[in-house]
Parts: sequence; C-alpha cells; structure tokens
Amino acid sequence: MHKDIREGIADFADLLLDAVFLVDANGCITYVSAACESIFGYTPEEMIGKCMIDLVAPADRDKTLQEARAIMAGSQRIGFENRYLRKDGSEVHVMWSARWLASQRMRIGVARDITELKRTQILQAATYAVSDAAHRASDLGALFPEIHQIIGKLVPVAGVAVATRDKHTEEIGFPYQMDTLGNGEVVQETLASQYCAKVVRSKQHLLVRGDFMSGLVDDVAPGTRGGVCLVMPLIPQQEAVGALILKSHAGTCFSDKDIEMLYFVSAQIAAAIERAQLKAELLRAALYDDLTGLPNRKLFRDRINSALARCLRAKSRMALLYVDIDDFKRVNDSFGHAAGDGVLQEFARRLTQCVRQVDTVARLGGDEFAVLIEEIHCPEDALTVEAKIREALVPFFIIGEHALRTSASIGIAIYPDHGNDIERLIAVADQAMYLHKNSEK
Ligand SMILES: Nc1nc2c(ncn2[C@@H]2O[C@H](COP(=O)(O)OP(=O)(O)OP(=O)(O)O)[C@@H](O)[C@H]2O)c(=O)[nH]1
Repeated sequence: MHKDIREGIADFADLLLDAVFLVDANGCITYVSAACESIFGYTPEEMIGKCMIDLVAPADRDKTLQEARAIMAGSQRIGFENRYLRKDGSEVHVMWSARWLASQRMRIGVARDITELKRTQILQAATYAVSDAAHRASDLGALFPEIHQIIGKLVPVAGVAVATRDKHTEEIGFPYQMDTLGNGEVVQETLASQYCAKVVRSKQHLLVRGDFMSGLVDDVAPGTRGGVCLVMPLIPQQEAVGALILKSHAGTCFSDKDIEMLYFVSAQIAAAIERAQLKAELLRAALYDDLTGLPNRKLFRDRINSALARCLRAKSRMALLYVDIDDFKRVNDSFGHAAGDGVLQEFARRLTQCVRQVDTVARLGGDEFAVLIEEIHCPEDALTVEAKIREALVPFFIIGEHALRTSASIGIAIYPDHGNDIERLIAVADQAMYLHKNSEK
C-alpha cells in the first residue's frame, strides 16, 4: 500500500521546487521528493529511514512534535514554520502544509524553504528595532544593551563588545562589553583595539580565531573548537565610528550569510551611534564649559535646585561659594589669552580638588566660578572649604614658561541660614564675593 502511494506521487513530486514528504506514524521518513536535496542538503536516499524530528533544530523540536500530533489527530495544517539543520549544520527555515492520510497511516507534508524570506523579515525587524532604540535611548549607555539584544536575535552570539573611535585622537575605547552570562568583560581591550583599529581603517570585517580575552588569537579562517570573534566596521556614511565585536559560541562560527546581514545592520547601528554621539555632544556643549569641562551656569542652577529639594527633604544644610579670580584681566594683558586660558584650566582643576566628588564646581563665565557643597553640618564647614581653596591657590601656577601667582575673592551663602530659594542664595553669595573683592582693593 505504501509503495503504491509513493509511486503515485513520485512522477510529479520530483518536478516540484518544494519537497514532498511521507512520514509514518512513528515519525520516520518513508518517502521524500528530489527537492529535499536543495532544501536540506541530504539526498532522498540519505533522508529516507531517518526520524524526522532528529533533523529539526533542537529549539523547535517541542513545537514540531505538538504540530505532528495535531495533524495525526486529523487537522489539516497550512503555514506551520520550523527550522531544520541542513547537512552542513546551517539552519534552514521551512514552511509546511500537511495532512494525515488515515488510510495509509501516514502524514503527507510539503516543505517550502523560506530561509531567504525569513532573513528579509529578520533584517526588516532589526532595522526597525535599531531605529526605534536610537529614538528611545536617552544616551549611548542605554543604546548599547538594546543593540546587543537586536544582534542576539539576528545571529547567536556569546558576547558583544562595542568599540568607538575618538574622532580627534583616533583612540579606540570600549564603552560596552557584555556576554550572555552577564559578565562585563568580553575582550582584552589593548589586544582588541589593535584589531578594531585595523577594521576601522580598512572598513572590512575581520574573522579572528580564538578570543580577545585569552590573547590566543590568530588571523586565520575559523573552524576551531574555541569559537571566533567577528570584528565588524561601524560605518554610518563614509568614516567608521568604531567597530562591533561579536563572539561566537564555542565550536560555532558566523556564516557568510550572517556576515552579509551584519554588514547591513551594522550600518544602521553605526548611524544610531553617531546620532547618539552627536546628541551627547550637543547636550555637553549646552551644559558644560568647553575650556574647563566644568558644568556651566545653566547646569549649576539645575544642580542647586536639585540640592535644594534634597535639603528640604532631609532638613539639611548646603553652601554656595562664589569664587572670582582677582586681577585676571592682567594675566591676559601681560601674558596673552592662551596663558589666561591655562590659568582658568588650572584654577578649575585646583577648585575641583578642594571638594568631594558629589559636590559641584562650575564655571559661571569669564573668571567667575562657583562651588556647591551639600550636606554640611554647620556654616563653619563652608569656611573650611574656603580656607582649603585659598590654600590650593598658594602654589605658583606654572603656565608655559610663566610662573604666576593667583588669588580669588570668595563669597558664601548657606541654606537655610541666608535664604530658602535659589535667587536669594545666589544674590547673597555674589554680594559677599564683591564685598570681599572691594575690601581687598
Ligand atoms: N583667557 C581668557 N580670558 C577670559 C575668558 N573669559 C573672560 N576672559 C577675560 O577675563 C577678564 C575678566 O576681567 P574682569 O571681569 O575685569 O576681572 P578681573 O580682571 O579679575 O578683575 P576683578 O574681578 O575685579 O579682580 C577679561 O579680561 C575677559 O576678557 C576666557 O575664556 N579666557
């Protein structure tokens, strides 16, 4: 009986581009048409007698068995999708239409290779996901984990590292590294940066045997038990902004198709990174002083407001110090603007060293600086900081070949002793600073 049906369909089934299968009640393949070779990589002779489920990708086995049971219970199914492992180990996505032939006690199924279609769908989804992540992520730090997730849906990866190139210094940095176990170290940075620099220059990917952690790397084609590292260039338009390092699982490698797909997605990722970098730069320019790197007046006011809210809640004290360099104009006039810039930078550095990391030092403009000290116990604590600042200014400022002396006028306002709101506190600190300056003149 079985033989009859096989003979009946063989005449035309071998002409079909889809593969026709007959599978018995035990799940064994009893017949398959010629197209199986192009879809699964096995000849019909190699497939017949095999258990169908053994060829299914492990992750899809449960749902496939469930589907087979439904068919054998009499339902006719069209459009079931699962993945198989081809003879060469690669994955093939298959769409099925199948029914149970009760009289023959066999399933008849028609398998269509939808790998390319799936790839297009996956690429489309990844492209959308990257652009969505780029819009949602508040900064680069939030963008990188999302990129990791998106890549993980495209290709199996054991770890991801993002390398970015500094436009000015050409240095390679690693703002993101994460493996599947949650370890934040995927590559040894010194070693990996050499490969990334190569990829940034050539704009071509590199497939490296071994991993960047152990240092055992080899620029040879893959195929080792230890897995490989794929270094992809991140090119938004012309210049590479960095590189993406993808670590494969042990014993696996990335296929040419994977790499082709990753080139496409990497370009989208690169554009998202470039956009986030630009956003960060704009934000930085809006909130920080270019010369000293300190928060500017706008950010300082914001910090005061946040600190006031905290003080109100905790019923604590804080101090505002206005600090203005004395006779700064003379530095510019006598030694030039560049020397003046040098003094401002050194002044900022010394001020910053006088306070804790949680405190804020800002440049309000010109030679005017300000310090915000939170959680002081008594007004005298602010005087201690003032004394510290004066002491820090005692050593000569060595600017180029010049050794300069610098002093400053400092005004203090304490919350809540001198006022409850930002305007009042600023006014008190400013007036106190000018009082001090005038008394020195
Ligand atoms: N080099 C340099 N100079 C600056 C910068 N911003 C402002 N200045 C100069 O800083 C000087 C500030 O002068 P003044 O406000 O008179 O202050 P001063 O000379 O310290 O006088 P007093 O405050 O009364 O002690 C001006 O000469 C500005 O041109 C800057 O970014 N770099």
